[in-house]
Amino acid sequence: MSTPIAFLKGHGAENDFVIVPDADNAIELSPAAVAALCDRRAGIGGDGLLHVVRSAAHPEARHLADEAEWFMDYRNGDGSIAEMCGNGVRVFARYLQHAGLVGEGDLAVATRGGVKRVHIAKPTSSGADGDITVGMGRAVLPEGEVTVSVADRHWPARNVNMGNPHAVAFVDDLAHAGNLYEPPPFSPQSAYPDGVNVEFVVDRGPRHVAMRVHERGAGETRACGTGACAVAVAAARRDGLDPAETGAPVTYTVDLPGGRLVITERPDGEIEMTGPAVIVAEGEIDPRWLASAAR
Ligand SMILES: N[C@@H](CCC[C@H](N)C(=O)O)C(=O)O
Repeated sequence: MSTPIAFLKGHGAENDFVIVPDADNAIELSPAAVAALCDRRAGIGGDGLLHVVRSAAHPEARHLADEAEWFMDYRNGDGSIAEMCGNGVRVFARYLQHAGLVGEGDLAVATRGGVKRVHIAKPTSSGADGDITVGMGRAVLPEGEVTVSVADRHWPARNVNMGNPHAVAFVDDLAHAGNLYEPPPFSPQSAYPDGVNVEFVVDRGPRHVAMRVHERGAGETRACGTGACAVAVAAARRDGLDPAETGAPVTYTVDLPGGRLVITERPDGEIEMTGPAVIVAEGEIDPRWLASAAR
């Protein structure tokens, strides 16, 4: 392809994404092309990439086209594919609003993790963008624990699946997680054949925690939406709170290096995540650069 490719850059709590609008699914984004675009020095830079495609035009989403017009074809920054990205869905919805494709209020977004219901709030009284809430579905908590290690420290971690896999470890100090450039080792090795996102969590107050994360396929990121949901559920169970048993929703505030997310688990198990989403720039990708960078 020799015509320039439009892109935007956006973030949700500083979990940042290259956004490539491609309604008809005409742009081939190989893993190498995604990694080149997400490269922070030689490319645009991002934790991941949001390929914006009409559901009807994508073989993985065609069956969802009646429910959700748009499909979030999400890729990690290393080019790998993930089932779900919570911050990505909010930024994806903000892009649709920014492009005039949807307005405030409710919409549905197709993802590899199913159709997600999204609510775009009205701007605040000062004119700032309103937060965006995503229905993230239910958490699955498989039996068994893993051990996560950093240097000579070891912690038990809770398995939580939010469509994608998470291991949640409660620690005394977030600095003990180290630099998180590389995936923290875990055992048994067989626990996550496809890799895992690892969250380190400390308490900040009642139903209020702070976390750092190593994301599969991206390294340490400033926020992870599915990770914050996994952390909220693991913290609630640790604190003896299960909305399915009490009939009352449970809300946790989760502070991340890049911002704050608010997570509510309802008695039916459905989890809602609320937080910011910002579009910061738009431009054109030189197709000749992309073709050579992706080689
Ligand atoms: N940043 C995301 C999660 C993206 C996918 C993850 N790295 C994986 O491979 O599962 C979020 O906000 O949820």
